[in-house]
Amino acid sequence: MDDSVVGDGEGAAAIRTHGLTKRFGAHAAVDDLSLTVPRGSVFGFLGPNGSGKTTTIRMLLGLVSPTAGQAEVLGLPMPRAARGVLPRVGALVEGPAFYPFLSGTANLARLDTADPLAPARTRRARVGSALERVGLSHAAGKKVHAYSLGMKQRLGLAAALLSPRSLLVLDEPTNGLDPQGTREVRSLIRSLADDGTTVFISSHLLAEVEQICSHAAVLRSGRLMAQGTLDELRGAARPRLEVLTPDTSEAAEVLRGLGLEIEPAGPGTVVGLPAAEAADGASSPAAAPAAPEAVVAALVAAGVRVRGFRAEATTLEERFVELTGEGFDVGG
Ligand SMILES: Nc1ncnc2c1ncn2[C@@H]1O[C@H](COP(=O)(O)OP(=O)(O)OP(=O)(O)O)[C@@H](O)[C@H]1O
Repeated sequence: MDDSVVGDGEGAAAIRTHGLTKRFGAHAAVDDLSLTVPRGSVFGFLGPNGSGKTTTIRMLLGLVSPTAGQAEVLGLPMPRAARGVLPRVGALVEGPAFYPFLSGTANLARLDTADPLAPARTRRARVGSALERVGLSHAAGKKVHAYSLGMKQRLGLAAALLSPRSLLVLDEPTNGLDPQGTREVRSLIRSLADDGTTVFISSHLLAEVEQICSHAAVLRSGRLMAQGTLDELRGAARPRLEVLTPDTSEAAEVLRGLGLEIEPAGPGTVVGLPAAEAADGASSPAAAPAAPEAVVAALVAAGVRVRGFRAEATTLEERFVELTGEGFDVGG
């Protein structure tokens, strides 16, 4: 196959990985990752610091090679087809490096010059429209050292948008920004997505992913804990049932019989959770848990003395804390 011809397969995912793994010595930074990013989605790649997000992105962009597994970007294998794929992928990976004493326009023109596929004749128009796209036309002639962090980040996005892109890959695009800069960048990402561009965005902020993403995957220590639409992930939130009873072992028996997992709890208390789903989470949710009223009826029918009963739905936030298993940063 000629890799310079991009086989833009109808219905193909924007990104698909299978068993993607990267080891540094004995440590697996990314471990057997199978990810599907649908075209047109705004896909949040969510995980605590050090969970392997940047390493994954670097493999997707052909910047490092995987130890095992495969990655396809826009329907073509990476890194083999990098030459055909990368011109259609805009990336913001490390904080963009600009010349501080050159203007926004001059910086973008320099970057555009470095792109062998970008005709010089149309450079001015390209730079102008990229700046307009990110709302920086008014500051086009200003030197970059006078830009705020948010403006610099938007200039980074403008650089990623100099030529038409099918996919944008953004690594923690709001990291280090103040609230105003964060708002600017998030609203820009939303507007890019409205134009149909697939956006793959890594973040350690649940609130950010909830605000701008249609889909998400949750990574923990290099492993995929769940992926799906935000609604699917919410649907996979597991209600927690708490039974106060002197008959704890009988109650636990009834809950187990209904397919619930028993969680350690204090004396006189039995806590049941619907059984955990497979590691790919929302894409194969477990069977629907029994309704709380059915659980109470079963307890009573079995002769369990119920002194108290509580059913608590877990929020997406609790669900993500549960999946990532650590002090997950949900702010932002
Ligand atoms: N070049 C490298 N050599 C050795 N270990 C590495 C290298 N790059 C990353 N790692 C390790 O791999 C793990 C995942 O790092 P990675 O940067 O991909 O995580 P991340 O989720 O992007 O986190 P952060 O948001 O902090 O960048 C970490 O334990 C990190 O120390």
